[in-house]
Amino acid sequence: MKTSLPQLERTAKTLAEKAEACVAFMRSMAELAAPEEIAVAWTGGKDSTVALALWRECLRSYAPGAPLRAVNIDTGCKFPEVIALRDEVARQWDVELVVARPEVELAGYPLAVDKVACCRDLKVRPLQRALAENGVRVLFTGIRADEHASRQERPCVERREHPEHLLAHPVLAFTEMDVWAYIIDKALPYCSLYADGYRSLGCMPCTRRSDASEPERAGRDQDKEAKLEMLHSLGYF
Ligand SMILES: Nc1ncnc2c1ncn2[C@@H]1O[C@H](COP(=O)(O)OS(=O)(=O)O)[C@@H](OP(=O)(O)O)[C@H]1O
Repeated sequence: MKTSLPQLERTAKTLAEKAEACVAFMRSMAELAAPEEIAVAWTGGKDSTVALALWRECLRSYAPGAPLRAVNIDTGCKFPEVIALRDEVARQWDVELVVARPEVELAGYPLAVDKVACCRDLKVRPLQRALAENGVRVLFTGIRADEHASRQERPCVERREHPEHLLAHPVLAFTEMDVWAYIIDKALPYCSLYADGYRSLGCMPCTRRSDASEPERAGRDQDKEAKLEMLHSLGYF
């Protein structure tokens, strides 16, 4: 891979400019790997669905016919509504979907007791295995700078190991409102749970409803929220 990495234009102000900057960034990232080596880390949540839609648009213009690849870590405790949305969109958009599952036996597993150990077993290890087995060299995420303090200074692209790959965040500069505006404008599908009081979706044991007076991620387990930086250093998003 080249040594200098592409940058995301961060001066864009309007939503149209931000979307344009995303596509230009993804297009530059795509010069670093073959289209089959590029995937979106896709939960079926709002942010990564926008990233997937933008990558789809990008592929259509620069590599028509190339597979639209996504990696989903199915921890076994995701909301059924999210899984249903994922499978429906994957079918409609012809997504080449890799579903990574934990190796640990969930029956009897101490779910969400030690947040770091749980995320490591259910998410980090399956992610690393899926990337290695599927030859993913560039992974786009739905990470946004404004969703968590630990993500505010996140670079738009990071060199990661185990296996070696580039983790890139095309919607980093989108706000929560930008994401919804983009979804509505482009008539993108979204999970019904957002209309049922959830603003940020994770695994069921670590997610609750939250209302508009709270921060976006108030419904995520706050013990885990405090450990996001540590999880990132362990190889998570
Ligand atoms: N299970 C799974 N499978 C595939 N990709 C995943 C997964 N978990 C996180 N991600 C990627 O990281 C983005 C941010 O997710 P989160 O903020 O929920 O991460 S975290 O679990 O709280 O650390 C997330 O985007 P959104 O879920 O749309 O926000 C994905 O790009």
